[in-house]
Amino acid sequence: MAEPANNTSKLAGDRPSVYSATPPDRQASTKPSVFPLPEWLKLFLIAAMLDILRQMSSAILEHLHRACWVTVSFEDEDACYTWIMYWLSKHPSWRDARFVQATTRMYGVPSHGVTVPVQAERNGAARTLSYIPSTKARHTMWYNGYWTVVQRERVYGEYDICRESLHISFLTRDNSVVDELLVEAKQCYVEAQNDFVCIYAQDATFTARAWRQVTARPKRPSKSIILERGTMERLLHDARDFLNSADWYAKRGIPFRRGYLLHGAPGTGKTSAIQSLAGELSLDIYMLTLNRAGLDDTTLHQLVAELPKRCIALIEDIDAVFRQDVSCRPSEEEPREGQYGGTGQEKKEEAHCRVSLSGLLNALDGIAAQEGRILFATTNHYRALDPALCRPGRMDLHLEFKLASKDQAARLFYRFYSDTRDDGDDEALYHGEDDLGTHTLQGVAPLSPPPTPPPAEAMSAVDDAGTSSTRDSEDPGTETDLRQLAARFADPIPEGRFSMADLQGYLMLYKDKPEEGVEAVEKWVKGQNAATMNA
Ligand SMILES: Nc1ncnc2c1ncn2[C@@H]1O[C@H](COP(=O)(O)OP(=O)(O)OP(=O)(O)O)[C@@H](O)[C@H]1O
Repeated sequence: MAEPANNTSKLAGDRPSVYSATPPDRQASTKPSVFPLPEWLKLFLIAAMLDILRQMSSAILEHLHRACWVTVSFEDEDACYTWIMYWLSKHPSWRDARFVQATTRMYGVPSHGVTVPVQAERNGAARTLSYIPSTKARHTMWYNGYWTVVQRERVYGEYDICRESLHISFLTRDNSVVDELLVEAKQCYVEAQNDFVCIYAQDATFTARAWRQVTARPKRPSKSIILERGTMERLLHDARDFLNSADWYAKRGIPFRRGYLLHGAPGTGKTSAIQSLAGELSLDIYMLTLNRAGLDDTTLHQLVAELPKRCIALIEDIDAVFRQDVSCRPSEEEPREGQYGGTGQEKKEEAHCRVSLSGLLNALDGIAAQEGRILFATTNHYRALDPALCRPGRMDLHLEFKLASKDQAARLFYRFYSDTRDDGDDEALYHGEDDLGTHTLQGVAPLSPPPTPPPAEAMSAVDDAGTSSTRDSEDPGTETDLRQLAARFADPIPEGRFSMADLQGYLMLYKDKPEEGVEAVEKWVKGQNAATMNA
């Protein structure tokens, strides 16, 4: 079989191989090309044409996509990203999804997302899990009758900082679906947050100048903040009145601004009062940390500009940044280092602070200049503050939070134990707690009678509204017991010696044993006094 082939090649002899490959009948019709193209160029042209076709087809597809789909994108720096993620975590479509991400993140709402069924069965799971779209796959679902594609992306930028974005596309030409989604997601989020105060902090990254929600705390009733009588009410009334007075300010040409400076020893309730007030007024708290690395005058200004219209801007320990250099006014009354904080870490941060006093003053005016924003600042070093910082217009109301009086100690005790019974009706308790005797009290834990009658001085601390309510109470015996114990607890506590946090810390040692707490308080006071003498 191999022979003929050899013969053929021999017959071809020394003729050029190009002719030997072409049958003789077709040789006549073959014409030489006018512009002979080298093979590589042909390949190149084919590749170029294919690429153009590819680009054209993707442009057409893109055009068709734009024509048929409505897409909305969300960046994780923005508040609405949180609304959407929370809303998505609640969406029933995750129950059937086959490619999801499980997360313990709560997107600022410490309530349940789509609870993982197994977790629901096992009581006592430490953290709530929920399902959200995975970054590794597109998720499809139906939303209000529209076919919807959800895609979550993660992008690493400068300094390896990870940013997330979310794209949601609806198969429709009607972009009102985006409005529907936003309204629904925000409503869902706001409803979930009804019982919480959201706390935002400046973004921890060096480059970002945005706010990020860091937590949400349960609203705290104002009655639970035990201050000198009338202080909390005054604060609440003033802030509420301010928020409702925009027209009044505008008519008189007075800048619509209000700043509050809360000062006093640590643990006297400054931060708690602000959180409670935020809950009562349904405002979010935006915390400015002046000595955070990377914050300078420009970024501070930008952060302030990013604040929403109605909110509380909070600067805690406003003295901390300027105590050492720019504005510190030395004062003999200033407490010893260590007594009111001032840790090594704090000093280290102060050294790196790049916010100047004038930068801060400008920022404060910026906060106040925006409608409806309330500024709160707290300090443990009132006298160390620069007068420019505290002048009216920047800080309109200065409130001192004092160390605990006997009255406060007794009210704290009463409140601490009046809530021990798990019968739930907090509202009723809070109304009743008002004056330790003015109202009917409910939910009081049954206590046995005190071994000794209460000293008159301490009783007057809790009983200044008279005992008529005791007679009206449904359970007068129990209420009287608790009030008497509260009075006995307050008796050995010196006026203005301990903070409320100190007293709360003591009561925590006797969480379920109020009587033991009362018995041991005198010894505890003596121990604290001795420790101070030795220090
Ligand atoms: N007046 C108060 N009434 C009820 N609880 C209080 C009061 N003061 C302090 N506490 C309790 O003590 C703890 C610390 O209070 P808080 O952080 O509000 O004090 P602070 O004055 O802001 O302290 P610091 O100046 O150190 O920030 C909280 O758990 C709070 O419940």
